Amino acid sequence: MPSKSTTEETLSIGIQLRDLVVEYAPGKPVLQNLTQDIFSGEIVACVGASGCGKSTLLRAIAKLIPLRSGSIVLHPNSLTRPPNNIAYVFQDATLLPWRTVAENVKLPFELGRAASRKVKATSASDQHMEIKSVLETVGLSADDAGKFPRELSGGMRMRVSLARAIVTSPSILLLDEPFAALDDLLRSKMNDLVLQLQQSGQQTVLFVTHNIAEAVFLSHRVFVLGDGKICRTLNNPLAFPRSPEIRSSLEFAEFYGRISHALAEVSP
Ligand SMILES: Nc1ncnc2c1ncn2[C@@H]1O[C@H](COP(=O)(O)OP(=O)(O)OP(=O)(O)O)[C@@H](O)[C@H]1O
Repeated sequence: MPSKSTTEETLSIGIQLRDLVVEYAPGKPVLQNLTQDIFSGEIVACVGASGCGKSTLLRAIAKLIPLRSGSIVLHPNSLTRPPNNIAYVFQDATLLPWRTVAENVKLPFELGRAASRKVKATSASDQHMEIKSVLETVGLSADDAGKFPRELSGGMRMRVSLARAIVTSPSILLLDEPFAALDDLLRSKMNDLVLQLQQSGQQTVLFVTHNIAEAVFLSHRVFVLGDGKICRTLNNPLAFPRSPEIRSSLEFAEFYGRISHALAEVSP
């Protein structure tokens, strides 16, 4: 589980989902009475058949679509964290083509997310330092900061997208298959990066993936979606910190098999 010394009773909740119903067309719910707690600092992988509602769940948490009924409460038992401190990374990098890398990463400050929990970057020069530091974190150079998206590779664009998401130190990070278009090597580098970020920032991370190995490597728990609900929650037995070598361990293969089995059971 997320923190080193806590037991389940003392874990605080990062995202509280209660009886969620979401529908795009009246009477045809995509999510049906979905109830779940996600703990602060937890990394949860969300898997399920195509079209089962994984992205819809993330969009609902990010308030990009309305709920038909039910409730979503962030940090319900915390007095200190801002309630709307969420970042969302889409499958495509979604960068603004007319802005440089640094200007893209600056966007959350301009949109007012600078009030988030850890960012003290109020002045322009502080923001500049935050942007420089976050670009370094995702492995981009000072030279890259002045480039336009068209001058970057696909992997570099995803790094910028991730940098933009984390620049204001969100307490909740939603990742919707962000690495699906990357080759295996880059994907595994990005996975390492997400782990590093989460371990240093203790964000609550909910990510959608079709890649079972990614779910095993990154998660504390795996949610298997089907029928508009979370049909199975699987606790990941792999200890943290995780090194790339863990991918060839027996434990890894066993958990991979359990997820595959659960997916086969709930998929139509
Ligand atoms: N904007 C929309 N308008 C109408 N229907 C939608 C919309 N977005 C998604 N849907 C429908 O809602 C259902 C769930 O879609 P969603 O994108 O959440 O699935 P998913 O599990 O993320 O799929 P995938 O793994 O293929 O990305 C699908 O039947 C889809 O067609």
